[in-house]
Amino acid sequence: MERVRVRASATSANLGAGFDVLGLALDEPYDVIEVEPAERLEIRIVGKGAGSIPLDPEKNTAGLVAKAMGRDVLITIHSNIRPSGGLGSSAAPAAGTAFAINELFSLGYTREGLVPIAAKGEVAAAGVAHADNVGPCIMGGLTIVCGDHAKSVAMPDVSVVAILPDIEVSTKAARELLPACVPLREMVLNVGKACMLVAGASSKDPAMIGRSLMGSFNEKYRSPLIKGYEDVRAGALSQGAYGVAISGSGPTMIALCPGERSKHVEKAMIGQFGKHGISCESFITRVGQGVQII
Ligand SMILES: Nc1ncnc2c1ncn2[C@@H]1O[C@H](COP(=O)(O)OP(=O)(O)O)[C@@H](O)[C@H]1O
Ligand SMILES: N[C@@H](CCOP(=O)(O)O)C(=O)O
Repeated sequence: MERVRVRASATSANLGAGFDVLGLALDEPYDVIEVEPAERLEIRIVGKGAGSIPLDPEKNTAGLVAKAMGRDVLITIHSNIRPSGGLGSSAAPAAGTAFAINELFSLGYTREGLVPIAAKGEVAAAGVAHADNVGPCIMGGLTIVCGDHAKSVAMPDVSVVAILPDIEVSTKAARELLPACVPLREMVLNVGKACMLVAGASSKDPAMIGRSLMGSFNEKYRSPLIKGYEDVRAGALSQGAYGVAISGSGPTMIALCPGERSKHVEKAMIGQFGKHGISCESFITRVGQGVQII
């Protein structure tokens, strides 16, 4: 095999209470990652991140993955996910590269086995190897990561409305905001919400999923970074959203809703950010199925 091309999609990590544990694969947007054997490890980037994303393999999430797998390859990243947006822009190249190298050299890893390898790439972006973006990016659906284990749960048919306000929030900075310890009662609440979210997915109950997205540890400490957060959330719920959360470390907000309400929810969320003087990009997508060869 001369070259492998894969599509590696955006992801929405944490899903409220599932900090560093839960993540949702999105269908779009996605990066295209091309990997081919080379004399030395080299990275090329075209698209949204070109010029801002480091090409030094030691500072690039895809480069760290190739080094962890011990392979000299040329990696071309066609970048379509807004960097520092809360949509796993750093994770998609890491996940795609792990999957492509596994295919190119017939290494025999399972999708689950690739997750901890891909997570090593996130050290370049967040300073820690968190797997709640690379996990869903590789596995698809709603993914639960714990240690080196990753399991995917199918989601009911919901629309995902993503609103990207014109605010910059880096994962590294957003992680530094979080306290090292939380009170026992707060931990119990978040574990309960995370469990109910997974229960909602497995019982195909989108309302239960939606309720579990809100009132989390992640929301409490990070929503102050997103001007108008409460109003935007209220706007989405008033138009029929099941629930709203900060996507990853933010500033993107996601709303899960019935397909027929997605345009109404999108318009309400954008309108509320507008009332706070903030412009936004937005898109509507569905739950993704994980990295695919194209
Ligand atoms: N291959 C990569 N793709 C995207 N970002 C990368 C990559 N390698 C390193 N980075 C760095 O990671 C940061 C984006 O990661 P992060 O803050 O986690 O954003 P996101 O919320 O989109 O995941 C950027 O500062 C970028 O320079
Ligand atoms: N659990 C991480 C998830 C970061 O997601 P990203 O899409 O913002 O990179 C965190 O919240 O720090």
